[in-house]
Amino acid sequence: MLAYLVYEKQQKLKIMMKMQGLKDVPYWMISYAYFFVLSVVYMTCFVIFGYFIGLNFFRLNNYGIQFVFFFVYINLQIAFAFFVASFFSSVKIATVIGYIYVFGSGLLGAFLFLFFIEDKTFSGIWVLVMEIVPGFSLYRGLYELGQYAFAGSATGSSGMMWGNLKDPVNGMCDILIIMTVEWALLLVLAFYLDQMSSVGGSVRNPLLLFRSSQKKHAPLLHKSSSAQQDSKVIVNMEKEDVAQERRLVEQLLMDRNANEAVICDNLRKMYPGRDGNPDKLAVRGLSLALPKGQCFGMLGPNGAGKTSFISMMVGLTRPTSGTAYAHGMDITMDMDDIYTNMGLCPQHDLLWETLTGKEHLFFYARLKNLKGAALVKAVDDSLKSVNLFHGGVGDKQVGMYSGGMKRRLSVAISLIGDPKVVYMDEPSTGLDPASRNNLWNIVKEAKRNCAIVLTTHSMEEAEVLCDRLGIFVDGEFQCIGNPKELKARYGGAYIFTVTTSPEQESEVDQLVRRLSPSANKIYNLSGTQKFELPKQEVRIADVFRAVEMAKSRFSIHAWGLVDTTLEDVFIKVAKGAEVFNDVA
Ligand SMILES: Nc1ncnc2c1ncn2[C@@H]1O[C@H](COP(=O)(O)OP(=O)(O)OP(=O)(O)O)[C@@H](O)[C@H]1O
Repeated sequence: MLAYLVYEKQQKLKIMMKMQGLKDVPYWMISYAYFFVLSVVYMTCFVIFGYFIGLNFFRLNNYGIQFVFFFVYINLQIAFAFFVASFFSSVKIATVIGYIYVFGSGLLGAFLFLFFIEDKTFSGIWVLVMEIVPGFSLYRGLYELGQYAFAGSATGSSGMMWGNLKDPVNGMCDILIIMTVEWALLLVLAFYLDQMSSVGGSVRNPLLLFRSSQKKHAPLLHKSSSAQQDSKVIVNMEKEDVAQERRLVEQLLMDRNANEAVICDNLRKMYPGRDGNPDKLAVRGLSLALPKGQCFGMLGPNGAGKTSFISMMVGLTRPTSGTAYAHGMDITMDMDDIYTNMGLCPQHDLLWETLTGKEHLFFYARLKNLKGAALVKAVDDSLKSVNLFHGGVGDKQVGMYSGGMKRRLSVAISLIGDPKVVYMDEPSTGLDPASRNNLWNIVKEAKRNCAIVLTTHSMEEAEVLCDRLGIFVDGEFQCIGNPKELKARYGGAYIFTVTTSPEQESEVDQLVRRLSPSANKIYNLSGTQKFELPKQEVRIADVFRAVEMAKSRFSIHAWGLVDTTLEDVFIKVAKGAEVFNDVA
């Protein structure tokens, strides 16, 4: 039980289920019922087997007492497993500690606890205190049943009967009370600890635990934006498009009728410094508004803060300050409600290795309230859309899938049940070109009915899928706009690439200076050089002519002239921001 509970936590499957709409109470009830049924079957087999091989322990003691004892113990054990699972995040450690506890409490019970029970000079209070450990209470119960069965078979009478519970030496009544109280207490404590540690939940402050369940989200907003307090300082340093987005967010927050799919209001994420390292500001006051039907792409170098942003939006981590709204629901308050209309394709696939692709989709589709024929159709369509339907691939266990198949399944999961807001963190990572194209078609189709936030390192993907892009460097947007706008704004130059032998590099330099005095060399490696030629200084025909003439003087292996690509824009913006930050 412990390993099972910790596994779902370790593999982030629990938070994934939550993000797809599974509420805490049903999760607990289903898991509890599953463990309970397993334990009851196990205990019943154990008792029946003991009865049929003629053990007096089972035959002579009253069946009702045996039933109550085992019933209470099973429940205590499940509650104890839930409680202990709150303290572990590694299955290996939990399993080792679990085994040490089971064997340790058994051995200590037989060699130490037994001695205290039978030593009549030892304080009964201390024995009761020791029985708080579930392993010892089990041992005490079995001991009492064993003693009565032994006495019954010696005298030819029965074992423990209901009336014997009042016997002064019989500890059964005490342990039944202790176990029942402990069962209830551990359940409450385990639930409470789970809520406290559940970063995705809306509760971090213990005092808010009970309040948050009563609170219903207020439709947006017209409340003063947290951006407003800080924005004046920030705006002065921001690019105009980023500042404009911030102003739009402020306006939307004041507007009662605003119905944007996503509004981020000055989101910040600070990770506390560890091992002597300073605090890390991963997201610095991000403001963004995203209507339905739009796919917004976040481009940024490694470590820019894209995953930190998505983690906040999907409730994996809480913002240090600021907040965001998905269809008017606040990510710091109403995450459980947001999950019912949200889809997520995480950076790393969160899947059960032992379930099939189809079972995953059935499970998540049911969480999105799909039923009957609509459910079967949605699952089949979804499998077909990601090429996992034919050849029975969807019926194979996920453990047998390739990386690309797992990725496609993750995308299918994020889109099942028509969520209103979908977050995709590098969805095409590891896909071959054909699968990637297929994935792009799925995303294009899906964005008609929802808003999509997508992070990617592929400029091609960003250009194909995204209606708007934001280049994100060191925790903040450097620019926001649609791909064409960004290329026009940052790409007022042609990129001229020439490959010669390294000795001819200076010849190429002179050629370029003659063509465009303010050309900028952006790349140089063993004879291959790249220049930016400002568009107002050069004509394409002049470049062709100059290269043809140069070919008669020295050997040009290859050359090319292209308009600025999104990749050039990205490199330029990212480099510019890094230089600025270094200077600052
Ligand atoms: N839990 C954490 N504790 C401390 N620092 C963290 C934590 N998570 C991320 N960071 C730091 O925050 C910064 C942003 O990380 P993040 O993973 O959000 O970047 P990213 O843009 O998603 O990168 P990539 O493209 O490589 O996935 C990085 O410097 C990272 O080291």
